[in-house]
Amino acid sequence: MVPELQKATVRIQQPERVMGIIRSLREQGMNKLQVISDFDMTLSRFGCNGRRCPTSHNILDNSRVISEDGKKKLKDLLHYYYPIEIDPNRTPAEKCPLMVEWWTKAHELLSQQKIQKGDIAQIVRESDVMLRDGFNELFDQLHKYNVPLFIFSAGVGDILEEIIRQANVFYSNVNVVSNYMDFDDNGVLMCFKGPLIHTYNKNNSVLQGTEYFQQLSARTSIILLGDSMGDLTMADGVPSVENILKIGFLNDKVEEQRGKYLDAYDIVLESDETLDVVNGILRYILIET
Ligand SMILES: Nc1ccn([C@@H]2O[C@H](COP(=O)(O)O)[C@@H](O)[C@H]2O)c(=O)n1
Ligand SMILES: [Mg+2]
Repeated sequence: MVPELQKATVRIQQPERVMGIIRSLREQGMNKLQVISDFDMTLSRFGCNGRRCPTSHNILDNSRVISEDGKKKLKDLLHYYYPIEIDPNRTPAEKCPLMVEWWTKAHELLSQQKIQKGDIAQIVRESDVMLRDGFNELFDQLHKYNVPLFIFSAGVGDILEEIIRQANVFYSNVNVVSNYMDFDDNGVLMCFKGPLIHTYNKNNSVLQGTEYFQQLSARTSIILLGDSMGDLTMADGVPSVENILKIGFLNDKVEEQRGKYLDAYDIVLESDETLDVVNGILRYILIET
């Protein structure tokens, strides 16, 4: 059915159930389908040749427009809060206030750096960010078959949009909800626009007023792509979901997190830097119908 599911990186707790969902997605066809995806470490790569790739926040944090003192403070925040973000022994409810703290402090620091809107494209160009292998096929196929791609990210919207633009795949079927920068009349960053999106509030609470899901209420088949336990709620605002396939990229602390990921995601991709499995499933659903 989908040869890519035989890859060594693929883990599935309930194969029969998963095959049933994939068959239903195919039966329902492309007119019922939408893809809801996280961005950082899901559409973008986690690592390359043993080195970590940057998140949309890290792209700014590491860039030449941030002072040395600012860089150190942002790195200290990352080292303190990231282990909390991925700690399998704490609940999302416990993590929420700490994530708000992290994002708020980081956004305050970034807002003190007089970042110019006009520098964003060059900052992205100079960064080490990479989209996952196979991104072209994913974006091209969804565009070709008019399947909406909703990117729901707790990263920095201005940065991730620029990444997609520079990759030449920011098509009309792509919609983004994320944290956007607020610039003054001279194009200097003042603050971030609300509501704040962090890893564990990617749900209805921040989607109210975006109208996106209401427009897509007829798209009752969903493929959800994420890399954190917080991404599992990204489709909660869709009014009448009939079939949902949750695919999770398990990038970090694989042994410790495996059990929770297998319980929560239908398909878990362990240390897989490609979109092969997603593309294989889409090929089966879209092209052969
Ligand atoms: N100051 C920060 C805050 C968060 N991150 C990372 O960003 C990712 C969130 O973006 P998604 O597209 O994945 O929703 C998440 O992996 C955080 O670790 C950061 O790097 N710096
Ligand atoms: Mg992510």
